Amino acid sequence: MCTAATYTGKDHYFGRNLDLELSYNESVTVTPRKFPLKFRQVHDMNEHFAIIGMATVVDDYPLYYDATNEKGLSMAGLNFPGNADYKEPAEDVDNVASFELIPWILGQCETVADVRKLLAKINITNVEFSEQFPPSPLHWMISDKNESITVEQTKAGLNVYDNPVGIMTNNPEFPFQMFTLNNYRRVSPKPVASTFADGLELDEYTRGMGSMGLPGDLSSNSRFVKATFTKLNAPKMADENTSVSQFFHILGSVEQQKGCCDVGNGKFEFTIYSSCCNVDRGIYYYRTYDNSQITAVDMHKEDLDSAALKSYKLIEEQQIFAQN
Ligand SMILES: C[C@H](CCC(=O)NCCS(=O)(=O)O)[C@H]1CC[C@H]2[C@@H]3[C@H](O)C[C@@H]4C[C@H](O)CC[C@]4(C)[C@H]3C[C@H](O)[C@]12C
Repeated sequence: MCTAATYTGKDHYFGRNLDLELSYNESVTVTPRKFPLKFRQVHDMNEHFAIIGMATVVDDYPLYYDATNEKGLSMAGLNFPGNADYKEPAEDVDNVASFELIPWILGQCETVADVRKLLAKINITNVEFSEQFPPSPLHWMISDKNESITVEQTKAGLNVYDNPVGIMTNNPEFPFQMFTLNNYRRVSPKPVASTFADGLELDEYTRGMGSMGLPGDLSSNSRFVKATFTKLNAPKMADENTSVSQFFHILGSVEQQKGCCDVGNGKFEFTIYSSCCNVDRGIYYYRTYDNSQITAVDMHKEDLDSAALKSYKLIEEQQIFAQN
């Protein structure tokens, strides 16, 4: 399971939790403008926008999980098993393989409006990166500083949904996720008056009773509801550190602790990393399951006109500051 989010504080932020039982040796990877991006069926890009994000680099190709380009456009791929339907390459469309979608879009679009135009002629194909890396069943959240969309290719075709809440998780399809928010319309961050029954006195014996009924389990719809509530009620922080901190707390509201989601063979799904990219400044912050310290990689400290990928291995060991 995974959760992606946007947030506006001092600047604009985009990030995700990656929840899984195994890692694919991911690293924070910068793709500079002149790194030749090769595509299987659409045209190659020898020059494009620079990109920073989390990727598995295989044979010098960045297989991005989530990323932001130098214009602040961001994108994350999340699991969509049983629903994602990639097609055979077809005539008269842009045939983009699922693993190519992030570089194809972030390489050339500045805004969600640009993305909508590009998506109108895209067919997401079932072409595999390699035998070892077959297509993963994904859907995507794509955001600029003003709006987000959810992109899902199912048996019915390619669907592009407005995402007014800037949150995405996994199954089921996005319209259903949005519909279920109706079930929580009484939930509030404020104290609520009792409406249980006339004439029965009920005590407000604790703070937080307005949010009673919010789900706390790890299923994708419950995470969608909880993360949406947390994000939409988050105050707008005034500086960078408190904004980044608030962003990680939004993701923290749906993080997965080892032990709570048993996937068999003694393995558990857990939050491998959480990311928060300041999309205005191209700074990619992350935390890992064992390292609660926030680490940052700034794309603008790299030579963005170079032609070589630059990857930073994740710092995964806990950093404890001994105060005495
Ligand atoms: C599994 C990951 C998503 C996490 C998630 O949503 N888990 C939910 C589990 S569940 O449904 O709720 O059960 C996805 C996100 C990005 C994916 C990776 C990226 O797409 C990059 C490459 C793409 C290759 O085709 C496959 C390997 C891969 C390296 C992918 C492996 C895996 O599918 C990743 C890591």
